[in-house]
Amino acid sequence: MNYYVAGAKPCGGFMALCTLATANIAFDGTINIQRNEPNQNSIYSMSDINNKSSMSNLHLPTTTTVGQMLAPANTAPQKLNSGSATGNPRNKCALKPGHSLMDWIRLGNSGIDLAGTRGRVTPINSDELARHNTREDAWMAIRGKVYNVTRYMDFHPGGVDELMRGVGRDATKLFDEVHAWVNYQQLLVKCFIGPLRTLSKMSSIPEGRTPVPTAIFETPSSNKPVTTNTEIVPRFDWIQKRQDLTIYIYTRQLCNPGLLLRRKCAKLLQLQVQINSTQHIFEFELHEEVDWPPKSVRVGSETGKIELSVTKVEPALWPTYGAHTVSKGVMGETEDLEYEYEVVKCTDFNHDSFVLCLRGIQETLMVLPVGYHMIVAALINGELTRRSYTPVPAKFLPQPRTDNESNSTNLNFLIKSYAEGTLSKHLRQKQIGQMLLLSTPHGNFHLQRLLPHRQIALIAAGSGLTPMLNLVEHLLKRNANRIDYLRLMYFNKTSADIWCRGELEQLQKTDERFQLVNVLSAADAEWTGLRGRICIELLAPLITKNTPEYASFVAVCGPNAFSQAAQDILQELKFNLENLHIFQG
Ligand code: HEM
Repeated sequence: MNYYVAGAKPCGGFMALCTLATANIAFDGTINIQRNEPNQNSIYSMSDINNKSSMSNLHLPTTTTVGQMLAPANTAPQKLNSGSATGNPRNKCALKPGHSLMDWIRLGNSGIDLAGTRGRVTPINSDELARHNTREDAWMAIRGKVYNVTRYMDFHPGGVDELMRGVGRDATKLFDEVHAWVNYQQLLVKCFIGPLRTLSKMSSIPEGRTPVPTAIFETPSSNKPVTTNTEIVPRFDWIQKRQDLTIYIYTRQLCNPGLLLRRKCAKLLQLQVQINSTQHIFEFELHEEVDWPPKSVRVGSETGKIELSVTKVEPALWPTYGAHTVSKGVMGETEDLEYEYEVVKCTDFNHDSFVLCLRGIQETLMVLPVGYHMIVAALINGELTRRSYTPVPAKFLPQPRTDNESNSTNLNFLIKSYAEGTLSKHLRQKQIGQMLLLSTPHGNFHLQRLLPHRQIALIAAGSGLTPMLNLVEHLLKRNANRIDYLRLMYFNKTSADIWCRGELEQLQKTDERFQLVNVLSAADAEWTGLRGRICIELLAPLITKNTPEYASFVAVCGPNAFSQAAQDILQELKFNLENLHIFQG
């Protein structure tokens, strides 16, 4: 897969650590960076290119004048912002020659004892940590592990002074505030000294798992939700090739943006970026016309980066992207059922449920934040009937059969037909091409709350599985504070009611961190799994520390009575309800 050099940077350095990249200069003056592993976070940028330190990471030919190569993009108007992956106005530092990421990897592989411990792992208490707080002797704790960062100083893309801010102490919060996605575990693997001893006991470590000190889950500071009071101001950047234009909007890591895109006419694009209940509206008047639908749209719930590529009607390098304005709005409390969607597919999924695939018309498309739902409405007997649904990732659904169905900008819903459900019955009868009304995304789920948690349980009943599927997808991909265990407890009546069983079982086989636990209340004699309804015995393992079943965060979705029962049981088990999210729709 090719990624194109863009006008602002995401997490260039550390992604290069995981996937070696080579850059080829294309005839149209852009740089294609070919990677051996596709990753949506791994697009390099003009600011990377203009930054000598990142240049060395990218292995660009040293004779190439990057400024000239990217001349058309550089002639952009003043308001073009080179941005920062951190959403932070500070720039990365130019590193001294011989201090690129590759040089750091080489040093790590050289056999030099970067930790200065001769391979011995020693628990460190905070007094000891505090004594190593100088440029020449610098230790730092992140998520319960102490690292010797002395040798990393000159390799740190943020500079020595920045790194020194975290030295001699637990720098978890500071690190997360700046760049929680940076894979420090890999970067500092040779600098590990030992666990930070804040509590006396360590968790027992199941075979094949990374050791995680119990302190990670017990230290109140790391268990608190990561919240920032500062307002998120999305930044804009762009890059072009002769054939297409790519627009980037940078929000903030884990701020879980949603996107509503409209092409108002061939030269006018509107991007509404939803962050919690605020909408940031970017109106673009492009230099020339572009096609619809867009070539690609990506919304990174973890990176907070939105990337939109549109195809130019007439291939040419433009002197500028055009112009844009930004305004802000607050999402209304009302059900803004203003988006018309047409049915692309409506087929049975199992004995009482179906898949409804919808596509925006009027040149509109929407990407929901993880954990959000939307309202679907239809006119039935002269009355607008509505219900909340959460679209599910296509990978959990049967393979699409036509190009129309496989379009990545479609919204796919899994819907249960209730005998008394007027809307679900009505929706099941929908034919291809018929219209429905959709709202903007709604929800109160904050993805950042999950960041400190590496053992998470999702408890769903019936169609309450749908938001969990998005969470499963997000959490297993999460780079910042990678998940150790993700357990999905899925309650149904019979085995025929279990949604996406094959896909979830497959996921369990391919990712050992994920565990699916089906519980049936009316199972037939052949069922060998768990039986019963939600009860204290079934949830008790979640609060038993030092087991894979333990969860420091729980999300619940199901009928109201189910969610209430889950909450009551967790409360009885003395689970900290601050670490519980109940999806309501
Ligand atoms: C805790 C103290 C630290 C502070 C205050 C800090 C600060 C910064 C700053 C200000 C930047 C520039 C970000 C920007 O462009 O806006 C940066 C970049 C970076 N830092 Fe740190 N840093 C810290 C610790 C670390 C550690 C421990 C590592 C890894 C071992 C690390 C790895 C990186 C990397 C890879 C980048 C480049 C990120 C990118 O390209 O997006 N930093 N840091």
